[in-house]
Amino acid sequence: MLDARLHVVEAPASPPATTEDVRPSRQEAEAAVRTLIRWAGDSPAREGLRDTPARVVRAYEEWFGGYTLDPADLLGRTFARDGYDDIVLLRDIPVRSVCEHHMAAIRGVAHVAYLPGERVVGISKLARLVDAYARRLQIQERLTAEIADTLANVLQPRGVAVVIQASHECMTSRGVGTPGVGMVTRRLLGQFEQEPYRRDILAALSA
Ligand SMILES: Nc1nc2c(ncn2[C@@H]2O[C@H](COP(=O)(O)OP(=O)(O)OP(=O)(O)O)[C@@H](O)[C@H]2O)c(=O)[nH]1
Ligand SMILES: [Zn+2]
Repeated sequence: MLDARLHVVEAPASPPATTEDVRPSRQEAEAAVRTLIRWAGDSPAREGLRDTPARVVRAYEEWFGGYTLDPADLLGRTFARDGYDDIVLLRDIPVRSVCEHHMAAIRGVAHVAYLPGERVVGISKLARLVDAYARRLQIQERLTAEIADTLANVLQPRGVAVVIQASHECMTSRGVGTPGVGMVTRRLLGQFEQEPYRRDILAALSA
């Protein structure tokens, strides 16, 4: 089991604090898109753009669908590990997120590993966990930490490792303008912080 000090409990999504934060209606969201189209210099009345606000709002429902999910719930169904007691690693899970500073795309991959305690989880749930946190406004550091902490808290494994490699469109297509630059973040918990598993997991992750 992980050391109790590692059990950082993170609230998945903050509830609205003031009326300012109450979710706007679909009509209000579409009006905001029309405003942005005008700000960009085009006309929302133009034929090709007439349905765009509704499309954008539907797309936002997909891109930000993580706010309607409880990531811990995704790990609810577990299985006996049946004598297996070594690393479980799911590599190259697609990361499609949105940076909270510019609302620009973050694209990359996550590698998620754990060292089973009593139970194992269906491997698709690791990809679902990544997606549930990715489909929110994020910075890569918090995305990495939230995935690792939730896996540690809910599954109670002996160790957790999460590595994310991603590129940020706010750096590649604007601002400093540096295509090809990747950001790497990682969180190692429990026995992955110590030898011999630290060496093993770092080797597995870089393979
Ligand atoms: N640490 C971290 N920074 C990020 C992430 N995504 C974007 N950023 C950075 O967030 C910073 C925001 O900086 P600001 O100076 O407030 O914004 P800006 O004027 O648009 O900055 P530039 O991008 O440098 O043009 C930028 O340096 C981005 O590169 C992330 O996931 N983690
Ligand atoms: Zn950004």
